[in-house]
Amino acid sequence: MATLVVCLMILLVLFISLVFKVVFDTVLCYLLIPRRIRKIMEKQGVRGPKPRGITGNIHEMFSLISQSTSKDMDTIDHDIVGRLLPHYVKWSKLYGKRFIYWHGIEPRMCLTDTDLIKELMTKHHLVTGKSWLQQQGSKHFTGRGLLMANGQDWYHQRRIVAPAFMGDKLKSYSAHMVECTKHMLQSLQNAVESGKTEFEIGEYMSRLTADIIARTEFDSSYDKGKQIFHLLTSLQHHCAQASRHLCFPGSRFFPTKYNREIKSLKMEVDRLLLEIIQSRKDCVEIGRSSSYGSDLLGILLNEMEKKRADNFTLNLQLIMDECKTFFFAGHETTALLLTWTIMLLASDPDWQEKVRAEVKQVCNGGVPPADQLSKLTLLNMVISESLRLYPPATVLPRMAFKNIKLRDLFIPKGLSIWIPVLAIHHSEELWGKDVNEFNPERFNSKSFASGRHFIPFAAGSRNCIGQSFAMMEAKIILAMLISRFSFTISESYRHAPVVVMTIKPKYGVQVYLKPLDP
Ligand code: HEM
Repeated sequence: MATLVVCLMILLVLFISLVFKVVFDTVLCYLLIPRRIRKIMEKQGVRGPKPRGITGNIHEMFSLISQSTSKDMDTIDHDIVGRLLPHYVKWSKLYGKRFIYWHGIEPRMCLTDTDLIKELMTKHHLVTGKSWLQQQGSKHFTGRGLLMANGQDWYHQRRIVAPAFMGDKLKSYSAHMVECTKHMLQSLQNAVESGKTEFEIGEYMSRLTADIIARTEFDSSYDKGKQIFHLLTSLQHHCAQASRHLCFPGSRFFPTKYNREIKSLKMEVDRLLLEIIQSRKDCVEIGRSSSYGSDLLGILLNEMEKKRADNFTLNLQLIMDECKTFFFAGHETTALLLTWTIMLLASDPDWQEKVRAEVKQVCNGGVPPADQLSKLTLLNMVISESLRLYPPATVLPRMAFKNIKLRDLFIPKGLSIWIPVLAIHHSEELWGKDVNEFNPERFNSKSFASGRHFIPFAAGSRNCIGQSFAMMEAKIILAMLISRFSFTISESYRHAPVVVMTIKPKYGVQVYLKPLDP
């Protein structure tokens, strides 16, 4: 009897301590830390809209965005900051260039000062990173893969995968890129021969870049990976929706329709990925292959076998998270870059012709060799201008995990810094009066500041690991497309950019394609 009472007492004490800890952590997270950060920032003159309860400024932000994107744009106008970041426009007018707003209980400071941004991204990459809210938002999507990793975990993961994106390894992908593009061009040609004239080119680009990433990084084809891509796309949309409610404590455990669907989609994606991984391991085990291979998946599997001195280990879940990260990051962004570039060239016959002439001269009617791509300077300028006007990633988030000082500005631990890439790329002050015009010529002079005014791939050590891969891919695809077809924008194209994690054309990009004489 006495033992039972003692056990009950211990359980009671444990229960009370647990409740106390939960209450203490909640008060700390929801009240004390935000209040402290607000005071510190106010003292430095950084203010912003008044937050409302635990949702902060989320409602106002989403209502402004849904208003501004409720209609299509009247013409193909590239002045899209007011449409896609209306909250940024409103709050920066009211509170100045540096302002603070609340994404639920997470304080986010908008920073547009390009010198400070450069300092932040180049000097503080190990003490800044992705916030808890962001990590939770993509927990079931890209998990703890490179995109969402922080600190030492990020450092080790980045070191492991970096060789897949460098030097000769990178060049070796060009043959796959050319092969996949030929396949896509043939299917366009077949469709034209069967009488089709109008194409939603975004679909073709999305399929093509998915095929390329599947072949180059995972040695599988799009057809094999098709199911994974479809499931990942649904997962992305569901996670983007669900992350709006993350500010409510425990919301991710609520048995809502979204949460249930997210869990089942995630399980299905993981099951399919596990099949790919298992078949690669089986090949080695039964002796059909002597190694796991040198593509990204091979690199990851080899690493899992190693015992490392630094205690960092890759497990199966992390490999699957990495696969999802690269499937997602490696195809959607590049597909969007290509789609927007085709839209811009289809609306500007002069530039289209100039690029075609350059491609003809450099590639001599054949396919572009990897070592000649740097000679496609006009094409490079067009791609840069497209990335300036429609950067797939509209904002770059960085949370401070330690107090940091950026020149005159003190950033307390726990404050997230939001860099509005789209607004910086469309700043008249930085780019001049023609900022909203498609003018690739501006990239002819070296006066623009790469890594400061132009940051489509971020900057510093935590920049896009696939930048060279994406640029090589974009040049090969555009060079091959432009030498086979001329394209004009269709009357059915409705200009309506929207942001769902990345900038997308709401209804796709419809173009008329006309085959050119060989
Ligand atoms: C036009 C194409 C692309 C654009 C505009 C782009 C843009 C970006 C940006 C802005 C970041 C930084 C995100 C952040 O820190 O919040 C990033 C990171 C990343 N990108 Fe890309 N990307 C592109 C293509 C690719 C490709 C082709 C791959 C892979 C094959 C890739 C893989 C990644 C990965 C893994 C990260 C995380 C890097 C890290 O945190 O260390 N990206 N990308």
